[in-house]
Amino acid sequence: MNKPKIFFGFNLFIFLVCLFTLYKNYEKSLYLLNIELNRQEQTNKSVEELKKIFKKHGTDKYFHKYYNFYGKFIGPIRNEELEVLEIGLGCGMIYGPGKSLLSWKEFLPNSKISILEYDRNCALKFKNQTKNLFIGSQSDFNVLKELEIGSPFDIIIDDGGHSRLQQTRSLIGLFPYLKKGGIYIIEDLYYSFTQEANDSNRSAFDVLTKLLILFNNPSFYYDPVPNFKLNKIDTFNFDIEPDLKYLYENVEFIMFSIRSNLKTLIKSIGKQKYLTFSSLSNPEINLTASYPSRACLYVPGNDSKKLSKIFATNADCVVLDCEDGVALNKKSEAREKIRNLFDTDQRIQNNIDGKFTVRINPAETSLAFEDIKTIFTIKHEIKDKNTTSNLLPKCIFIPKTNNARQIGWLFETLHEQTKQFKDLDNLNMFFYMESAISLINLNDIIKTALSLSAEKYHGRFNLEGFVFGSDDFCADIGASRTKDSVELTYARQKLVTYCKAYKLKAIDMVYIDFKDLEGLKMQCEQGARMGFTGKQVIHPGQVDVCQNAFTPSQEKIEWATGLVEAFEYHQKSGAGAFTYKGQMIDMPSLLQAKNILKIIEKVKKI
Ligand SMILES: CC(=O)SCCNC(=O)CCNC(=O)[C@H](O)C(C)(C)COP(=O)(O)OP(=O)(O)OC[C@H]1O[C@@H](n2cnc3c(N)ncnc32)[C@H](O)[C@@H]1OP(=O)(O)O
Ligand SMILES: CC(=O)C(=O)O
Repeated sequence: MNKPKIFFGFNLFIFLVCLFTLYKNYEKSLYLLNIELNRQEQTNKSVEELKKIFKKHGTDKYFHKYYNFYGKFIGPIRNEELEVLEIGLGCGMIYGPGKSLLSWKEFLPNSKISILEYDRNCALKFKNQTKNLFIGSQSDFNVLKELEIGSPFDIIIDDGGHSRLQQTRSLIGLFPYLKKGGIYIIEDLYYSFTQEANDSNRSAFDVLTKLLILFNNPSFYYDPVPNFKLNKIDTFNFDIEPDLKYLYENVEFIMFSIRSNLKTLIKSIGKQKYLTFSSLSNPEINLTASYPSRACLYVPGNDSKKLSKIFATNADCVVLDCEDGVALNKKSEAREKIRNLFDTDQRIQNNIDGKFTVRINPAETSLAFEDIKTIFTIKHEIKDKNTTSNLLPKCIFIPKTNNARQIGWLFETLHEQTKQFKDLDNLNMFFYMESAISLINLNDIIKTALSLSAEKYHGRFNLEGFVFGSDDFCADIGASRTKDSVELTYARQKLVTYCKAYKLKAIDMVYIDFKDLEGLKMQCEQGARMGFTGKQVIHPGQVDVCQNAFTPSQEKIEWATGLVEAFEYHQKSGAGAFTYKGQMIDMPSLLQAKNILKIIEKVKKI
């Protein structure tokens, strides 16, 4: 035999085997890729469909954006014959009962839905629409035992009273009735952190966290919130309590869906429960809104010429004004013109998030009522087009907020005017601090807004920040304005401190001498150093100066980037404090550096 020929033949054989294996692997990868793409397509389809269904029936699951979660996890099995149990018909809800039941019947056409509801009279109205109707308290173990008749369930959804006791007892009492491989969902876990939910010293959130820790396996943890991580789990060490043992042995996967609206959640926690939370989480959860507010340019709503300029400005935020920039006899003209812009201008419709906002008149006045009624209205006839528009501003500025009562009025009025308008699921708000009493009541105003929004209006209204109405404030306290604004130092510092404590934006005062750009620059830089997020401006010529001052400089960005890297390096080597560019650095410096990088990231996106 000729040796080179054998050698060549052998090599050819190996080559062909490799080629074949490669081809097979390629085929397999393509096959897997196809499955993945199909799955993703299915999930996206389910999410979209469920979104429409939730919206159509008007359940608050729509406002909480739970379609993302349900669509992903239940979407793939939606046509199967499932046994579903939901706790709570929504009997006390503003939107009326039965909305989620109707949604499930539509989204899960082959499933059987059972309900556990506390309110007998309300529950009985839905008897014919459920497979099993259980009446009683979700925190009563005797009642929970009765549910064995309907079990095992493929899916159990706790959308009941949301208190700590209710969520924990239902979880412990009903989990045994869940089919192997079934899904147990607790909605609105954030409610555990509110004052009213404090009817037990342990929350479902604590139970789930404890389980996660016991599993000691990060793969049990799915978290949709960026930067939100459990701290080192293996430092915890405790025994399993008897009632958690069943859960521990049977839970396969835990997903925290605490994020109905994370901003609302964290803000509603305020200081009360934050410790519990921060012991579990990374301290820098990103809470600031996803767009910057460096320059907020006022444009009088009745002034057509100025209104025609709003698309040319690069200001982060345009405030279409109905208040002080508009004369009393022009108020209705301003409202109509603003409404008309939202009805007709494609550019406003394409750029709706955060940029084009409206300042109404002060809460509890008939002017404000008319502003809301006209501008935040459900349907508007579009003249000459025989059609209607449903577009609403996504952000509202409310001046002269002096006390918590006004906030109640504002939310109620907005809610009443827009309640059938399902698109309004997250209206951002800026309040104004412009009087001595407003400064004194700041904490109360913020807490009222956060808790009303979270608990009564299900995150529909989102307090985004405060604006300092310096001219009105000066008039109120009898101060005279000076160039360096020394008379306003206390008010500015207090406002910034309160805003930052609640992770809100703080917008600094106006510089009315609009031709003096040097003076403006100085005041902007002063505000930025104090911690303000941005500033009000009245003239397009002020925008660039202002936005530059509130954009971190290249030098600052380099400092922050280097600091974050150095911090990570020193953390790994076990050093808490270290020296960076001649300064002592520890956690607060790191957070400042990260703030700078976050602003830059947001500015780059616009
Ligand atoms: C304390 C508070 O409450 S502040 C909020 C309430 N105040 C306001 O809303 C005032 C807003 N600002 C304004 O109305 C104006 O800037 C004024 C009255 C101060 C000055 O206006 P003008 O005298 O027209 O200024 P000027 O001639 O420099 O304007 C230059 C151009 O910019 C336009 N312009 C001026 N201000 C604005 C504005 N805020 N928005 C859009 N365009 C504007 C003008 O229409 C003008 O356009 P043109 O060149 O096509 O003629
Ligand atoms: C902005 C405002 O209203 C003020 O400075 O008083």
